[in-house]
Amino acid sequence: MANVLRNSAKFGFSGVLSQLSIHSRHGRECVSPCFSLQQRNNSTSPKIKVDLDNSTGVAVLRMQSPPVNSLSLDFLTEFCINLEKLEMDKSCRGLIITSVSTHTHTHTDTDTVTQSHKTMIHTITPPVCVVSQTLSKVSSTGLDIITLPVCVCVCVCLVSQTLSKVFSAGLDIMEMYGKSPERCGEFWKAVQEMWLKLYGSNMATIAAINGSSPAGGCLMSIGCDYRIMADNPRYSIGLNETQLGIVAPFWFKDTLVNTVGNRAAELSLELGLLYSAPDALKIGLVDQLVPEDQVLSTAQDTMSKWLAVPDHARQITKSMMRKQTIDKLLSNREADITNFVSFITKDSIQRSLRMYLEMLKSRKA
Ligand SMILES: CC/C=C\C/C=C\C/C=C\CCC/C=C/C(=O)SCCNC(=O)CCNC(=O)[C@H](O)C(C)(C)COP(=O)(O)OP(=O)(O)OC[C@H]1O[C@@H](n2cnc3c(N)ncnc32)[C@H](O)[C@@H]1OP(=O)(O)O
Repeated sequence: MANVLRNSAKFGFSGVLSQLSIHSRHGRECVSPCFSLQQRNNSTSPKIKVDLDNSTGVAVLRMQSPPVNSLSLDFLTEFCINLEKLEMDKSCRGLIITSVSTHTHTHTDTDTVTQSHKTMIHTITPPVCVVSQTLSKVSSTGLDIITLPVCVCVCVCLVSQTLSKVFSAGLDIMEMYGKSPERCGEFWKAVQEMWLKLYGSNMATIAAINGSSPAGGCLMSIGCDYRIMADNPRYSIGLNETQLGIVAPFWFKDTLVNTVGNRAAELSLELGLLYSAPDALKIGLVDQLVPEDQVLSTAQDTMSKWLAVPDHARQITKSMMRKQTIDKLLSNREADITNFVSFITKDSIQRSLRMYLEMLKSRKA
């Protein structure tokens, strides 16, 4: 243990995990070589926006993947890359995770259309630049050369998409439904990676839960050090997997037990309970409720208290609290993937997922 603590002081929490598990892809070794320490961490990518305030050392990671911030393979990959970049950045000490309630997506498109379609395109978007030209084209027979008037249209359009009031709807069910075993395995590895990176982060982490947070969304929240939830009767949070006919794996369960204790976790998991914000506060699933418009500012105020504690002391303590739980998955990763794949691809489980998806759609209708 003394060794672990010495290493922790030297390498930080993630570093210790890397040291302990050389074969694991978790930790600094798996950083893509294209991310250097010099790289700035203010990035906007399609599904996630990160803003690092260099004066406070606090980054805000906003999930912006409509309609419900579900955790697809792409989303998880992007999430992990962002987390790794922040972890590597010495100036970043704290991370707040939240959801944007609305976002405007700037979309640049280049299209080639025949003259007859030109009017239609113009009515859809205001093109920034329209270049008309003549294009020589081989006909379908391959014998005749025909010339078509074409319009090369470079359009910049603003597409506004609204996220419903969710923090995250959890794992993307479409990643688990009708997919090949290989793809399911790849997906599950990304889910593991997200949790390992977040639960083992050296940064102080706060979930600013400004919407519903079922299943994987709840896992992401309890992977943080502290949770602040909007006091809105429409929002709920919990590990509701059994309601879908699926089972939360041991490391979801362990994280919940570490958060709310054994008895509350037992009730919560077996019944697949989704808690209202006040009930979540009562069992300790979240730490604080605030009016919706104060979720982020409260997270920022709270973060300054966490950052008032010397980093090394906080990190070593966090490591002591979480290491055993993390090591359990690290030493069983492959078996956990195999287990997930064989479970999720069963006909009976696929049927349950289909029924759940239908229920989601019918609820809407
Ligand atoms: C022996 C075995 C031992 C061990 C087990 C081994 C391995 C483990 C095996 C499995 C573990 C899996 C763990 C799974 C974790 C998960 O996270 S599963 C996902 C659970 N999520 C949910 O249940 C949430 C479902 N969604 C909702 O309740 C609501 O959508 C919402 C409250 C989040 C938001 O409500 P609304 O604002 O009303 O939005 P809509 O319901 O209309 O949704 C809009 C749109 O989005 C689609 N959608 C919603 N959630 C998801 C999702 N999670 N994934 C994919 N798609 C989702 C919804 O269908 C709508 O689609 P359209 O109708 O617009 O096409």
